Amino acid sequence: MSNLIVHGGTPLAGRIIPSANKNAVLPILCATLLTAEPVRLRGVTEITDVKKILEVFRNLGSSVEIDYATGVLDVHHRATCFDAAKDRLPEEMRSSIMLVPGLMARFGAARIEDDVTGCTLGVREIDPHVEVFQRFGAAVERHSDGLVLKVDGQLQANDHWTDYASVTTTENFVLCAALANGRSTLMNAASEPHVQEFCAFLQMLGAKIEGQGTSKLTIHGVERLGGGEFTFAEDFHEIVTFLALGAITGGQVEVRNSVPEQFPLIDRTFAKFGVQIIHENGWSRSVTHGPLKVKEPFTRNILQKVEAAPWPYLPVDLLPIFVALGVRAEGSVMFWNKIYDGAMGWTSELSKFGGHAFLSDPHRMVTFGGKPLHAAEVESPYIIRVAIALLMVAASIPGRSVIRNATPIRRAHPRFVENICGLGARIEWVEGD
Ligand SMILES: CC(=O)N[C@H]1[C@@H](OP(=O)(O)OP(=O)(O)OC[C@H]2O[C@@H](n3ccc(=O)[nH]c3=O)[C@H](O)[C@@H]2O)O[C@H](CO)[C@@H](O)[C@@H]1O
Ligand SMILES: C=C(OP(=O)(O)O)C(=O)O
Repeated sequence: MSNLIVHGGTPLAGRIIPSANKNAVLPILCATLLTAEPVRLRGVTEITDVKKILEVFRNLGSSVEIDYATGVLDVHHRATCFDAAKDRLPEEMRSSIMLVPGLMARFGAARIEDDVTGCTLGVREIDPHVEVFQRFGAAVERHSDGLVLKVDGQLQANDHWTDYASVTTTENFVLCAALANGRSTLMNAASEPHVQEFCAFLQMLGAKIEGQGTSKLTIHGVERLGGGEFTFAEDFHEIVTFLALGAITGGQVEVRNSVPEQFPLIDRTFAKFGVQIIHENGWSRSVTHGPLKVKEPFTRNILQKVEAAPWPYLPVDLLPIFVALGVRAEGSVMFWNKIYDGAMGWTSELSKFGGHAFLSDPHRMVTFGGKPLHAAEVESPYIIRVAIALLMVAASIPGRSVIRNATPIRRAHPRFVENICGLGARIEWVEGD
């Protein structure tokens, strides 16, 4: 287990170039399995989830050349082989499930390992995925260590309407449809920026996709996909995180941001905590005017609230970042996680800092911010942005704090601690148990 030692209380200041979004990089890596032509990706991040997928590719015989210093990856699935009885896919990461379509399309067989839940955010169903694979013609067998999927011949185009707008289920549908034998449509499709980026990559390979960014996707299957080059966009999770770190420490952080059009709701959410976000000339910065203070609603007798749900709502993975601001800002805020039923149970860790947060039910938490806080030793659940939120609170408090089990940060954010130290923070990794 890796822990973080944080010597907090220093206002962070400086400029940051964000890296690529893990949730764009991983499905795109999985999508490369659909083509036997060479693919070059620029901006690939050195994170543990990427390393796990590349390891699978190497084990299957694909050619993989990665230079993390430049972020250039050359991948070529030419001599790739897969045996569902012998080969295993990565666990403890959700994206493992997006290797299925490429394997089914090429080898007629794939696996879903027992643990593809990723962060421990609550129930993370696999049924919507299995249903998609079945609609494309897969037969599903339960084995003692996971599911084995088999298809006979080409994937069967179909029309589908999912229960809810799921990011990875949408991506799996598109991956299957890209090489299916006709036109497929998906209603209730997810439209997150990373889903759109993923569709743009597949189009670059020659996939015929219409409607990206909306709730209806139409995909015309093609016989084969080609190769090509693709450069990843900046990760909105990183942009928000560094802006929030500037705000919570009372500093001045500027983050490169070429997609400010994705930010209006995010900016309004920051404003609820008294933080102004300014986008100018390709950069964004957070501005605070004295201590953080929650903006009072005009409606009588309600709490200020932040609601997270599938895009275009506030992205759910950003919720912990705003909870950290809620613990710091004077006033009360209700946080409503409309997606996960197990993502908010870390109020006890906030209370170790002296913070006051109350779990109202599995989906809602109320923060009573502005209380005096003190340095503490806390433990993160296996949730990337909760580890970061605890680090944010610690960075805002003078003294030495410890974030135990901060390892999940390495799943998504390359050089994260180095980047914050570059802004003046005193933080270091230590190995512990
Ligand atoms: C690798 C990847 O891209 N992971 C992201 C992806 O996971 P992932 O694609 O697994 O998330 P889903 O969108 O499928 O949602 C996860 C779970 O939330 C529940 N659910 C979701 C939506 C809804 O309207 N109703 C509902 O009940 C379901 O139990 C579902 O299993 O999207 C999540 C939601 O943005 C993010 O937190 C994850 O970081
Ligand atoms: C929850 C996340 O990832 P995963 O779905 O892989 O657990 C995340 O990126 O915040």
